[in-house]
Amino acid sequence: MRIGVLTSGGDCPGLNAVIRSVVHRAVVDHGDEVIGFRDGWKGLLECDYLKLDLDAVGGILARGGTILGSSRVRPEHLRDGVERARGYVQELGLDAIVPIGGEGTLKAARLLSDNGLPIVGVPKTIDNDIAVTDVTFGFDTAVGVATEALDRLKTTAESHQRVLIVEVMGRHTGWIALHSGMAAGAHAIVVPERPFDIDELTAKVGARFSAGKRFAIVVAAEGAKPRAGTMDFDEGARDVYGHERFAGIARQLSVELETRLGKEARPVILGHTQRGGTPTAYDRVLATRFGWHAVEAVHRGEFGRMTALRGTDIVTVPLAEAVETLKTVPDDRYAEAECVL
Ligand SMILES: Nc1ncnc2c1ncn2[C@@H]1O[C@H](COP(=O)(O)OP(=O)(O)OP(=O)(O)O)[C@@H](O)[C@H]1O
Ligand SMILES: O=P(O)(O)OC[C@H]1O[C@](O)(CO)[C@@H](O)[C@@H]1O
Ligand SMILES: [Mg+2]
Repeated sequence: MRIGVLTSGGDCPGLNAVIRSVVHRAVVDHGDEVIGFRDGWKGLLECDYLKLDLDAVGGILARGGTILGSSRVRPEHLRDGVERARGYVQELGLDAIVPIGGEGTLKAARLLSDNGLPIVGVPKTIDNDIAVTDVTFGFDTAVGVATEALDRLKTTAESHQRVLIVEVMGRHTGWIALHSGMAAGAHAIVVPERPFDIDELTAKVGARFSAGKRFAIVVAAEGAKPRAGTMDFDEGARDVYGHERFAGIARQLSVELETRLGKEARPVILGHTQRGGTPTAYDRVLATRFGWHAVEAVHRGEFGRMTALRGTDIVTVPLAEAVETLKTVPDDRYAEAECVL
């Protein structure tokens, strides 16, 4: 068989582990040929690819990023390119395409699949917000990076009697904020799923100082927002791909909390450090298993599906289900964290 792989959307620790695993399973065990499209869907639409053999994937398991490159392409450009993509798939003699990406990539995968292209998707995202898989690779690494940063920030915040508002990734969901905040013992966590009440947040942080504590750490997911009408808030704008360009929750909260509490409050934005660098062992293993199972799904002709973790098993689920809803932080999970803030 001939299989084309691509990585699309924001990069994520573990992408290289999937690529490596696909090549090993396909080339060594099945005698397949594998090619990699450069820079996501752009590579497919421009027929820009390289051959992936064992040499090409040597030494990449622990490397962050993606050896194939990634990009964002306007969805309408992709919709207009379906026939072109089909032409290249035929020209290259591809039996399957394995796109590795987040919800946007999986929507594009579904579109191509609905148009008859043979697709087996692999979910990735540090945000862990893909509904049909228990976990996505990249999340464990991102939570580890954020937790280490929070541990470090606690000591400097205490020395300077500051409130530090630490902004972590998570446009639509607060999984990284919840887990890193729990792991590091933060004092407040705000997530997109639960618009916060600024009076309650101020009271919570203020109570710490009243109790004699000399610092506070607030973890804020980048997509968190105040309850409507409770605080002046700049929501930002949208970029050309339709993604929200946030105006900075940490910056805005630091101004508000400093004014209300009379304590020095500073924003810290962890940004892309959460996404860069080497994946944890957990993410390497999950990514490797996804790659292996994607190749098996291709050989079984299970197209229009993607790999998913269910308990300890890897299964495949329809792409249509995968893109229906996002996995948000449920109230009971937030309550478990709130109890120890
Ligand atoms: N609704 C859609 N229909 C068709 N194609 C889409 C759609 N949404 C996204 N895409 C395509 O998939 C690409 C990747 O989507 P996006 O930029 O949202 O990244 P992602 O895969 O969701 O990863 P991330 O988690 O980083 O957002 C887009 O650049 C676009 O080409
Ligand atoms: O800066 P970029 O590459 O546009 O992507 C940022 C977004 O991608 C993610 O890392 C993954 O979805 C989000 O957490 C973040 O908001
Ligand atoms: Mg996306």
